[in-house]
Amino acid sequence: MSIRAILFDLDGTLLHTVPDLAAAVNAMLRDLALPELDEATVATYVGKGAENLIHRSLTGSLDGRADAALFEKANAIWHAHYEQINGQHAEFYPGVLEGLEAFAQAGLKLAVVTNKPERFTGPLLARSGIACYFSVVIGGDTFERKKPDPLPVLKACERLGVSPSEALFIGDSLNDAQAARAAGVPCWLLPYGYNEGRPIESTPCDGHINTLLQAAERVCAQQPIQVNP
Ligand SMILES: O=C(O)COP(=O)(O)O
Ligand SMILES: [Mg+2]
Repeated sequence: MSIRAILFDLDGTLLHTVPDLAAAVNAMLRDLALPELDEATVATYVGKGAENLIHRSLTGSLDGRADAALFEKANAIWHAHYEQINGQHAEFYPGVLEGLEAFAQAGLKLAVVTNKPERFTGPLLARSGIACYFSVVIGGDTFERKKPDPLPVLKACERLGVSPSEALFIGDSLNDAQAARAAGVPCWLLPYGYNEGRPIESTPCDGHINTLLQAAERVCAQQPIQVNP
């Protein structure tokens, strides 16, 4: 079966977004008169969506849950700050633009499947100038469950009009690999993103690549590319 579609994670895969996410977290913590966090710590809190990022930042723990009243207040503050900051400091990883262009030139259908809330995903893709590559964009709150649940991956395939076995997921975390594989989509992982503090080498997946360009070269070399109608 030839690959007809590539599904991409966003944070830690296409864009280094931790500088924005951490700036919004620290602006929130300052407003709440709580101690700030360094970027490396915030990076380990990214992966299971905005609500988890806020709970983790408030409690200083990956599994922490803040008190409901504090969370509600912090959530509104963080969203207001991130709305302003989103995209200001985010940077492409090496090979991303070249890789997207190569996949597009090969006629593959491209989608983003992120845990970032929808209201921030579209604007970030637009601000960074890559929105045009994706015919489907799914955020962490587009459906009732997000990665590592397979639902958003299955919905992306459905919306692209491909079966899971005709798709490949490219991501940076266990959340991506679990979601993709449970949906029947193979997953390749990149080494540079955010994996909630876990080593990427020992994360179960179907392949490791160093850059998106390398992934594109590998897909194009291995597969008879089928140009989409
Ligand atoms: O919003 C997050 O926590 C992570 O987003 P991602 O799924 O694009 O890595
Ligand atoms: Mg990610």
